[in-house]
Amino acid sequence: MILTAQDVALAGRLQPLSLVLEPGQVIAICGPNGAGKSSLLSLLAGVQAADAGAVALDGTALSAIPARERARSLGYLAQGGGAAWDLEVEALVALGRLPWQAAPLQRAVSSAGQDAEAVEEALAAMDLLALRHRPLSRLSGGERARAMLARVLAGQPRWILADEPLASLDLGHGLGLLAALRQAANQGAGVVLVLHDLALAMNHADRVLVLDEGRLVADGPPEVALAQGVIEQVWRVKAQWLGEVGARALGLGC
Ligand SMILES: Nc1ncnc2c1ncn2[C@@H]1O[C@H](COP(=O)(O)OP(=O)(O)OP(=O)(O)O)[C@@H](O)[C@H]1O
Repeated sequence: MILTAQDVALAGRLQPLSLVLEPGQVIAICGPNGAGKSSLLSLLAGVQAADAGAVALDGTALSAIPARERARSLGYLAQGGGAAWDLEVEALVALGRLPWQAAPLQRAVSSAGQDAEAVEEALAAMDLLALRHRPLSRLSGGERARAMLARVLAGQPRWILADEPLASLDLGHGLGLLAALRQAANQGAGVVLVLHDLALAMNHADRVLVLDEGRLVADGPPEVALAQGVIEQVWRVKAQWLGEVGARALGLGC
């Protein structure tokens, strides 16, 4: 499913921009604070309507896709997102299956077995099997973030759109998440992540979109979109890429 944005804009937040996003890739959105990254992600996820332009899935405007179908296609994790209720981890993650289950006047799209399997896989991917019966209020910040991510993964959406999903994860769980997202992309999903860590974007993304002051200023493979000149211009930091392709580190002030 191709995700497109045609001349989308948000007054005072995002200048008009157009994008064609192909599934099967991990796409990073990078940029300084206030650049418009979360605004763009929320437009792509359809949780916020654009002031101008439209977002479409395979040519159909998001606004024309029924809500449950849209929820099966687009999994969205808001920045620092939390749950309103103090559920147990497993119950929270199972909420990711809601769009697949029977609703008034609508038949289920998946079986109970498929739902259970998807929940199990998501719990395992986020290393939550031992915490499955723990209420959210008795988790650490990073564990809660992993539970919120597992809910999105359990929905097996065609697109995973996550705003700073690595922000509170330790090194091992962060790399575990990146591996799970790469696996989802290899299986045909599209992945869009807001990332502040440019080295993670350089090493793990197939394509990077760089926003600055509400404008798309670079779009391409990481070595192009995150070239040293772009980093200097956008982040106003002198930096140099060190190391081998795939394991690059950013040397600052060089
Ligand atoms: N609900 C809102 N209404 C109006 N302006 C907003 C709203 N939310 C954010 N903004 C403004 O829009 C601009 C872009 O915000 P956005 O949250 O998209 O940036 P961001 O790149 O995700 O930043 P950060 O890295 O700090 O999370 C900022 O100038 C911000 O102050």
